Amino acid sequence: MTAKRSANSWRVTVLGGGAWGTALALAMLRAGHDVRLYARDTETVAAVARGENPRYLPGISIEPGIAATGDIAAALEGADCVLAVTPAQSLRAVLAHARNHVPAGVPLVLCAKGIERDTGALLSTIVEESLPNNPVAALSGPSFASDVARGLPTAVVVAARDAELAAELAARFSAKNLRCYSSDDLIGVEIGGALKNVFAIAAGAVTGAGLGASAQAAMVTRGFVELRRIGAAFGARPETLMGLSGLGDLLLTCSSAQSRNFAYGLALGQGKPLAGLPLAEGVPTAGIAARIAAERGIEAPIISAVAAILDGKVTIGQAVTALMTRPLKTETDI
Ligand SMILES: NC(=O)C1=CN([C@@H]2O[C@H](COP(=O)(O)OP(=O)(O)OC[C@H]3O[C@@H](n4cnc5c(N)ncnc54)[C@H](O)[C@@H]3O)[C@@H](O)[C@H]2O)C=CC1
Ligand SMILES: O=C(CO)COP(=O)(O)O
Repeated sequence: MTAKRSANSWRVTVLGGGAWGTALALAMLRAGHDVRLYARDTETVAAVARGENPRYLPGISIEPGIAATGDIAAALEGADCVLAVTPAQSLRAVLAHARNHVPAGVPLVLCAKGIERDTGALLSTIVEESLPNNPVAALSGPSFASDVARGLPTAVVVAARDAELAAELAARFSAKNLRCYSSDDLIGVEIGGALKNVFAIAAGAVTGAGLGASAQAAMVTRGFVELRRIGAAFGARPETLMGLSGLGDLLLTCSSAQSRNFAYGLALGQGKPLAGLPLAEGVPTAGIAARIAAERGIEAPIISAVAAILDGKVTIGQAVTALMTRPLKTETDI
């Protein structure tokens, strides 16, 4: 399945050897690029070299051709483009580690989905603070790592403030079964990807608590209103939020237990233990998104409810009662 390298081939460095980093490394290989994968743990480096990543992508074989390394300088040497694919809350630390090795001027593409818990910073702000000489882009949309790694058909959006850069990245990343749209609404694409995780937790909790399919649809619809309100406050364009990184990813992760955020909510709703569950980016994002909404006077009752439930301040039952007894309003008030 690996595409032949051409004169258009880039050296692409992927930072992060988890599920999404490994899947994107495969996608970049299939798009014809020379791929280096930086993973901090030697176990992952050795596993990728063997053609697998059993911890993060069990049962999926990794085609040969990805150069995995734990050496950040070697990973970044000569890179034409860098994909940042560690969890959102680790981004600042990863960029601090990488900063002196990232070639000036090459695009840094954010592939994580979240908002920094301690500061409320969007991830693009962290890149701009950490790597002021590198243009920032974001890749987002409905795309489970295992689907992309298996080469199943997937569509995502690649955004940068510079429309030409976004279009170039989308063209270079696209391959037979990875269709990349481009956008110049960087903030819109980031907000959609970050907030959908909070609603995926809520959707899992609704299912886990047995509240029914009607409640599920109501929650996703009204959640999307909150996503659009917060997006508007950050300057996101409404049509971006209607696209792959907003509505598209909301649909995917609110309807499938393959989503780790949904699975986290499911366990929450079923009263099962949460410790040891895989990464659920919506957990830190819920708290900070609720704080941002409160500080900016944005109505976001579902996000606030998820944050309060995760903090143990209310039960799911209490949160549902509070949501159902809010003052009535016209639906078009967004
Ligand atoms: N898994 C998926 O289907 C998708 C994930 N994403 C996003 O990609 C981001 C990463 O997710 P996954 O790869 O799935 O998570 P994961 O839990 O599978 O892997 C995370 C990786 O980051 C590494 N890491 C964490 N902190 C680090 C640090 N300080 N320095 C170096 N490496 C560090 C871990 O060792 C691990 O290899 C998240 O923001 C997630 O929302 C986006 C789309 C799809
Ligand atoms: O963002 C994703 C798919 O687009 C992955 O979702 P989870 O992190 O909830 O698994």
